[in-house]
Amino acid sequence: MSSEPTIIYTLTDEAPALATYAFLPIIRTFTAPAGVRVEESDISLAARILSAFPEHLTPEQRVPDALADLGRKTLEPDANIIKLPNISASVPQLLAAIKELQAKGYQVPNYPGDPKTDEEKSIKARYARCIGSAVNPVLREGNSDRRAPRAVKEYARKNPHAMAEWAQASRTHVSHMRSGDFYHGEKSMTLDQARDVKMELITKSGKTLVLKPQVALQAGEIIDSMFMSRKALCDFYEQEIEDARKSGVMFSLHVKATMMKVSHPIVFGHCVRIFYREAFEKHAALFDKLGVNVNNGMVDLYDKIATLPESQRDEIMRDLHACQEHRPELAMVDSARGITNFHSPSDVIVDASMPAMIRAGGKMYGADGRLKEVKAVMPESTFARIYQELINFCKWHGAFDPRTMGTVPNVGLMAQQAEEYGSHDKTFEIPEDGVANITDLATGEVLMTQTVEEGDIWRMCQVKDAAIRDWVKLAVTRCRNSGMQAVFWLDPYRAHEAELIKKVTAYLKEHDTTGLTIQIMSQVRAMRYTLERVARGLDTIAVTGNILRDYLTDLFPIMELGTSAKLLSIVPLMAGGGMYETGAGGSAPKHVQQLVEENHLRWDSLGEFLALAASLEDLGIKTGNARAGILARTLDAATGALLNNRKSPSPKTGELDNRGSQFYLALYWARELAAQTEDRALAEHFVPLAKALADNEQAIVAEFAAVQGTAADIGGYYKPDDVKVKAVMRPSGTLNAVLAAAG
Ligand SMILES: NC(=O)C1=CN([C@@H]2O[C@H](COP(=O)(O)OP(=O)(O)OC[C@H]3O[C@@H](n4cnc5c(N)ncnc54)[C@H](OP(=O)(O)O)[C@@H]3O)[C@@H](O)[C@H]2O)C=CC1
Ligand SMILES: O=C(O)CCC(=O)C(=O)O
Ligand SMILES: [Mg+2]
Repeated sequence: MSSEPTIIYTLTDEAPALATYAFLPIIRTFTAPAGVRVEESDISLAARILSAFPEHLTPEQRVPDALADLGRKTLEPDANIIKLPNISASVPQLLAAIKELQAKGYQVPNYPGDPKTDEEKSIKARYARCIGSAVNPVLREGNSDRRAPRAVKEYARKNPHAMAEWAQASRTHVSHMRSGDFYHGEKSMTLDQARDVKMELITKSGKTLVLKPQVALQAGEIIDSMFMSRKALCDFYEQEIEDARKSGVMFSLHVKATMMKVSHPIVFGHCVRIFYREAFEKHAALFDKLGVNVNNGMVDLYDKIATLPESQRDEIMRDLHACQEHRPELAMVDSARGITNFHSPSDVIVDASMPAMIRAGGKMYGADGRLKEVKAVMPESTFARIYQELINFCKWHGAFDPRTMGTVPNVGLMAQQAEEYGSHDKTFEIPEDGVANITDLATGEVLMTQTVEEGDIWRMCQVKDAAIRDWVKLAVTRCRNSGMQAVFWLDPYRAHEAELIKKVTAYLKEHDTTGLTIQIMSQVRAMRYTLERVARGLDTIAVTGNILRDYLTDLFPIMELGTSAKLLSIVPLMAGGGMYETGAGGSAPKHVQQLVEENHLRWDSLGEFLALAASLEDLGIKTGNARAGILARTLDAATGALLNNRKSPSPKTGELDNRGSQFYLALYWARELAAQTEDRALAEHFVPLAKALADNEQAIVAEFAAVQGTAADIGGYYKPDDVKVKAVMRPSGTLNAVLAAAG
């Protein structure tokens, strides 16, 4: 790797990956005069799959394990990474990606859903590392600092997005389990010393099944043992489905099958099977034979029955429809295409889906395309309760007003695979009734025990002491730098958080907190307290664990700014480097659909602009490169101009889109650089570029407008064709020539 100051820019998936094709040439044009290199790192789903199966590929097709390399980089003090959102793949997405790669001549193996041989088991294990939240836990070697920059918040205040009204009589509500979920019966402890432990099940019949042979734990680490009872979960679903039917509200299920990639697909699957109970009972043997697994959504069932004779298929479809007759209406993901909430577990992801529902006045779309009140089912009570508290508040207070509401930044615990991020290889569906133990390998001491039944989901989470210490420090720093109050959202009645509270209380004493207001409150109280302040225009930092980091950094920005894509999202890496994420949103699959059908990309790259400025600022400070600092300051000013001149992308085809918006960013950035007086040579360098961009504004914008309205061919979805995407994302010959001349 070069010793020049270097920014690593990730290549990911879907809309952000498309936007990158247009943005990288702009970035390089601007950073070259400062001697800043921009390296690419392809961590897309397709690249991760290819890197997992080198022996199935020709030498030319092989790709390095960029994610592992990048993971190592995060542990080096000079790491400076710009991380765009990537697909955390569900199984249906993985299957589609495999199919596309195979069709393109990459002989990666088929996904063995139900592996029998050792080889199949090994293939499945390798694919398991590609699915779900496979990237973020590896790269997030620091805690999370997400906030709305002042200019963005001010813009939202002056240009408020639409918020639907909340009726006090709304019947929309959240339903969660009252017992038998992970919250109830959770056990937690802080390690007195470093220990190696195993996770084992002692069955009622006397067998010992070692589920995880070894987990190395550090002194001071917090570990938890918790389980979700299948019986309690299924009873809960029965009751809630029936309750929705009786009360006439739609039924919707909100899980996060990507981040909780082992537990939540199972939780999802039970709901689907119960909803369609009679059909699943009647066709049990056939579904078994076909290997139907609705943990992967109804799409799995539709795919598997597609090969059956038509009459048999019709019978199944009729039986499924018959179930719907006595079930509540299902919330839709895409009413026009008949895609329900049960289609695929990655279609409804709680962090984005609940705020969208709340912003819509507590409504989701029904099959007839109308917005209706809904029962939002989130089985785990641990965090579901915050949404009910929010709904209560909205019903009483009415919708929030983006013109006046306060802001809620977040400091989130996630470093070193904290909490749920580290649980993937420690989550198990219990095969037989018994006792689930976490046992010290050296002494045989049972550290924690749970009595479980077949089908229960048992898991262990960990949080390292150093990660907690760093999180507390980050919270105090943010509190001091922003002048805002901070609240740790921690529930003393939850075993894990009771342990965290002890550490937080101790580590807060390590800092000078004079004049700061830092409180600890259980989640529901913290939500109420924060909302009371939000409504009065007051700002409050939410200091939370990993799940609430995820949930709240979509929730508040969506209400405050209309989208979480406009957040500044920084991960100060514990080893000294920095990772700059681009907003808190995902990879916006719907945007790709619009691009392919109408050649309009509504993706807003504001998150990339904010991240790049933060990355350059950090690079400037750490390498003493003054020009990087100037680039950062001028970029921030350009971003402000972009907002004020309303040059963000429009969702409507025919209007300015991502590409046009990036052009304006380049224009404003070049102007700012040409006008600054700190570095005259740098200013002179940018004068001709600023002039060329300004002189050609009309021609460039017209070239961007001309391509819209007809289909665009990008030659693939998970692995689009490089040349084709370049052509689609860089359609302005004039802009391309101006950038080339400046380089
Ligand atoms: N950091 C990461 O790597 C993350 C990855 N993901 C992954 O992203 C995928 C999609 O997740 P999903 O839950 O649908 O959430 P998304 O955030 O991708 O999409 C929800 C909606 O948010 C809006 N949105 C998000 N980003 C932007 C942007 N930059 N510009 C304009 N609008 C934006 C879009 O609204 P509209 O349609 O109205 O334009 C979009 O449809 C999944 O594969 C998920 O795993 C999710 C979160 C974080
Ligand atoms: O890691 C993931 O799968 C998604 C993370 C996410 O949604 C977030 O960081 O906000
Ligand atoms: Mg999120």
